[in-house]
Amino acid sequence: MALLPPPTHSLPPLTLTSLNPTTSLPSLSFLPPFASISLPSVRLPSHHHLSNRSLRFLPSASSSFAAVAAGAKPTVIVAEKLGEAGLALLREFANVDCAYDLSPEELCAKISLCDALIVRSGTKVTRDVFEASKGRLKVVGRAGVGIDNVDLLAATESGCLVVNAPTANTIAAAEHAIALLTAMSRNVAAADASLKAGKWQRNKYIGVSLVGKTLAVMGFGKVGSEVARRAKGLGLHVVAHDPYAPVDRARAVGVELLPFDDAISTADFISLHMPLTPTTNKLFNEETFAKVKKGVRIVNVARGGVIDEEALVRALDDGTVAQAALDVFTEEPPPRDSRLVQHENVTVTPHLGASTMEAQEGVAIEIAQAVIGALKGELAATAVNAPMVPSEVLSELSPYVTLAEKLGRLAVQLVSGGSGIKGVVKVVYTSSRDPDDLDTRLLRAMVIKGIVEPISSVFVNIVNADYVSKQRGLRLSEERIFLDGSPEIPLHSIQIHLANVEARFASALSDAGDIRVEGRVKDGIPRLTMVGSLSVDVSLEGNVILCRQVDQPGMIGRVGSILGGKNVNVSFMSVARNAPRKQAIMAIGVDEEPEKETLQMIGEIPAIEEFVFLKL
Ligand SMILES: NC(=O)c1ccc[n+]([C@@H]2O[C@H](COP(=O)([O-])OP(=O)(O)OC[C@H]3O[C@@H](n4cnc5c(N)ncnc54)[C@H](O)[C@@H]3O)[C@@H](O)[C@H]2O)c1
Ligand SMILES: O=C(O)[C@H](O)COP(=O)(O)O
Repeated sequence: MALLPPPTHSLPPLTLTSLNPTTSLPSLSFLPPFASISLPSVRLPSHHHLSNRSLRFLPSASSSFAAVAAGAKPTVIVAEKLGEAGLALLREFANVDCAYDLSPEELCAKISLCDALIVRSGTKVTRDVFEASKGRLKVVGRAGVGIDNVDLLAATESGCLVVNAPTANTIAAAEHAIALLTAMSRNVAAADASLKAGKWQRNKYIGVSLVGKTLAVMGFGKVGSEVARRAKGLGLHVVAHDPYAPVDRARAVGVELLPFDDAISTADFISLHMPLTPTTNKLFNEETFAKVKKGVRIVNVARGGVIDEEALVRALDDGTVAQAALDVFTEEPPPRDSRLVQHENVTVTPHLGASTMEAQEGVAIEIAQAVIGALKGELAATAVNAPMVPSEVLSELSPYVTLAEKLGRLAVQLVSGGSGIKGVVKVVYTSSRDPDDLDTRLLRAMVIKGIVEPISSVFVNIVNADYVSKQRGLRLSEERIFLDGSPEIPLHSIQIHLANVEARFASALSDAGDIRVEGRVKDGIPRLTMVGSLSVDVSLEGNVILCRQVDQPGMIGRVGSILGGKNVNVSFMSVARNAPRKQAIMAIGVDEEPEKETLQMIGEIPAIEEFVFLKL
């Protein structure tokens, strides 16, 4: 797939009022086909047609879209230095603009011409950037772990996927923490500077030994656990604090997980390895330093903001903290006159944790693959602001994903013009699976997509679905009904109920007065199986005409010949009735969209009480 540089189409806003039997939805070709998801591990029956529309997850919440044209390449802006191997991968797929050291204003000026942006920790991807992109930016790739420099809320609101490269620099960061730990405890940096200044100060730079001392690893994730492993090799006794770390992982490394206060009060050395979040912001402050063992030594290779730097300076001044070794700072680069950086008991490096040749090549490849995958429409395994759906789950859910969107599209088109969706949208899943084995986030997102897209200019994807539904005041509830049966099949049916709405096809109302549609997947094909309280069996492909009629001979022939006469190909017909010669619902699948007068001719058949044309 490829993207044309400038946005070309604006989807005309469509209100519910325009949804009447003679006004069709805007042509789907108006919507950018971005990319169809590529499902390497998905095996579907050969007759199953994956709908491009259903599987497009790529973001753009704007009404203007960059259209995709065969042959054109997407544009990726790389705002910070990235390893060559990653750049080479990107260049095979996209136009790559390496624009380092841009000011915030310059970045905002360029961003509306880019489909993806790749940054490291030095670029702030703010709300202004997303707003300036005007919906064109679909992916932000963070070539590293920490995403505290990306405004995730703004990204999500604009339907922009954020991916990171969480694994390739783990070892580099852990090695740097160990380097700082040992360099600090033996005064390597200060002694080096002193000798280069012509001094020979052997007594001044007497260090402390590590062996037998206690190290508290704060944050026992990827980097923290690698630091722990290495520190044990140096003869340190290692404890850790991490409210979310699995006990098994700590046990496997031979580390005891302790409550926060216990960890910091028993440690001779503290090494920080947690992310910067609202909870960890200035976690190490005046109050915390009051609880540490006097003369503790602190290493920070995580994020500067985790420490209240002014409180640390005071703790260093009064000897509460004997030494600190810091790779990261609240403000980067820190001010030249920073008391912390200049403190004689502080060893500093300019955010070098991830800066090894090996890590940078690895990170560049990891992020290039993630960004390319995301631009192709794949659900990224390292998505930060979208649910990560494992490929095996995606594989088995893909026909249900199509079903969920089509049911949503169908349900909203059954709402009478102008009344809108005021009440709750209830999605009912019938399944024989344990709820823990059925991840419905993707299905919910597709129901929202189906409900919102036909009546708005918003492009919905898995990133922004929940946000969009909240914005539009949709109250979506999910219910699961357990059905005795084989858990091999993930779902038996999906029902959508729209409450407090008027129907433009009265037969779509259930006994409870909700618009109700139900669908199932049969042989890999999504089918409509219930409208209101009447069973039907209609393949959810192409377009559908639903008619309520008095059951009598010849109806199928009459409708069929009207359509045939107008060269509209009928793909199927299904009739459901509650009793012979009473009321029946006829569902007719048509490949083409019938003209207004063709639909009128059907509506004028005397036995037809009501009918509706639905575009799927
Ligand atoms: N200096 C560098 O160049 C460099 C390089 C890589 C990573 N980092 C930083 O190191 C940190 C860790 O990276 P990682 O890859 O190990 O991430 P990770 O997600 O694997 O691990 C972070 C751990 O912190 C834990 N955590 C969250 N809140 C916590 C809290 N309040 N108290 C204690 N633990 C908490 C999490 O449960 C998780 O286990 C991040 O801040 C990352 O940005 C810095
Ligand atoms: O979070 C990270 O991955 C590190 O802090 C590395 O940041 P960098 O990519 O700016 O070196």
